[in-house]
Amino acid sequence: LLLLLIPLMFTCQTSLAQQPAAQGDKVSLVHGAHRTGRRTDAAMARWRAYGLGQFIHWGLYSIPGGEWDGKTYNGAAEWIRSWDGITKSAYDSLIYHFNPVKFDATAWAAAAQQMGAKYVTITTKHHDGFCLWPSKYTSYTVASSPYKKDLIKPLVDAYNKAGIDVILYFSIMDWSNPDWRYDIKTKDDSIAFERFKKFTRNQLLELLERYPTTKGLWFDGTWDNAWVKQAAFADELETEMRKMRPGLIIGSRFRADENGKRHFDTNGQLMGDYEQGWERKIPNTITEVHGNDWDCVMTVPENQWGYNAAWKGHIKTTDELLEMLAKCVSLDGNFVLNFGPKGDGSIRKEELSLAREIGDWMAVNQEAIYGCEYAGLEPQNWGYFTKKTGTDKIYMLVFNVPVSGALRVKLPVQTSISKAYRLGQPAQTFVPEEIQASESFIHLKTTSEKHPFVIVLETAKKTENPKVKYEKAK
Ligand SMILES: C[C@@H]1O/C(=N\OC(=O)Nc2ccccc2)[C@@H](O)[C@H](O)[C@@H]1O
Repeated sequence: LLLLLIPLMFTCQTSLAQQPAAQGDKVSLVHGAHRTGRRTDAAMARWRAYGLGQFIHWGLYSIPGGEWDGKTYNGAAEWIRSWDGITKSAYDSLIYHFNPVKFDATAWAAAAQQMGAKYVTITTKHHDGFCLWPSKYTSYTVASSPYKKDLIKPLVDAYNKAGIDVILYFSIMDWSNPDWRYDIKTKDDSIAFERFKKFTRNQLLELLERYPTTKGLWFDGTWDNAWVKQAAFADELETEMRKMRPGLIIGSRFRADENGKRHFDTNGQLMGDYEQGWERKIPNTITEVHGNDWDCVMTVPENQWGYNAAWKGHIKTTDELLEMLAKCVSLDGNFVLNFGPKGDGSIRKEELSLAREIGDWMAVNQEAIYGCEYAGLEPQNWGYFTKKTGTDKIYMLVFNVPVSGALRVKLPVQTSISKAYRLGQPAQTFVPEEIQASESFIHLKTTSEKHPFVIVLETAKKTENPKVKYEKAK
């Protein structure tokens, strides 16, 4: 019987590692999470309030756009160098053709501002190792390309000028660096990887020095064994970077604990300031979020981050993307939509029109997104609730109008709706029909809405019926 149980034990252990460990069975860790619960400082509160962000994947891979020698690469376009349909030297020679003459940081920032993005995460270096800034530590940078000039500084300046914060994406995995390893098997591997660790630290401190207004680092390419084995180094480096930039925001994808656990340490505690596991997926319930901050990074096609000429498969519509945004904010997360500019520095028309349509919706409804959080109400089929942080103001983001036109709302006991109106059209008010204690219907005037809309509920605690005080008989 014991032999039968052994595989179960391991299976059970693996699944538990992804969840916060049950109380009591905590192990002592040196390089696990250094904080439980959310950060409470102003820099993190600012990040938490963003709601909507823009991701930009841009680099040498943007030139081929998922195609090479007339063949189509079926993987993600930014991974084309890993394809056996392309020789590595041919890919690496793309550096001599990188000349984004149509790059216009101000125009990119204006499009992001109109969309309503409050932050942008930009690839400074993806897995191929090509640096969009003139790094001192490698020649595989924009400085060696026909374009020559730093691309990150104009982007940081233009986005900041547009009131948009900047977070720098950095891939630890670097295919261009001969010292990088998938794993460390030999003494030579170990010697090489020590050089690679020094190179990585140098580049990260260089980025923090060159771009002092940036708010965080979005790490990627950290899943391979060689890096997973660097718990102490990565932990110390994270501490050093945080000292260099107080308030710096680093997610859960940067480092592993000394047992190789990533995102959540051996005790199930989140490492880093927010969870970075929600890539192209969104939690369905608040329990999946474990009380952490998190972001969902999302592609418009199924799984294409860098520019992909084919633009094939399911391309998400504006309303689909707005619903993802609403769902993320309703569950205490940020939604970060990816754009893949072309190798010439232009942004494809499909992405620009999505940005504009999202922006048109945000212009009317941004109050239900920015500075909002999980409302703590029972989810309803018609859409999502958000709540303005620090207030009792509830927003109903309606995506699925029921044929009855009746939107059910269950409020906490002793809470009543003092006002209900259409966001952007305060004259369009609703008189809730209370069907039982703390449960009401908001009856729509029409069920023919064709796009998502928001209803504002101003709520108040029901005052206790004041005990009637009887005057003593005179
Ligand atoms: C944002 C994306 O991030 C990546 N990879 O992400 C992950 O590995 N995601 C992941 C893996 C396991 C669990 C959860 C997320 C990259 O390879 C890809 O090119 C893109 O830059």
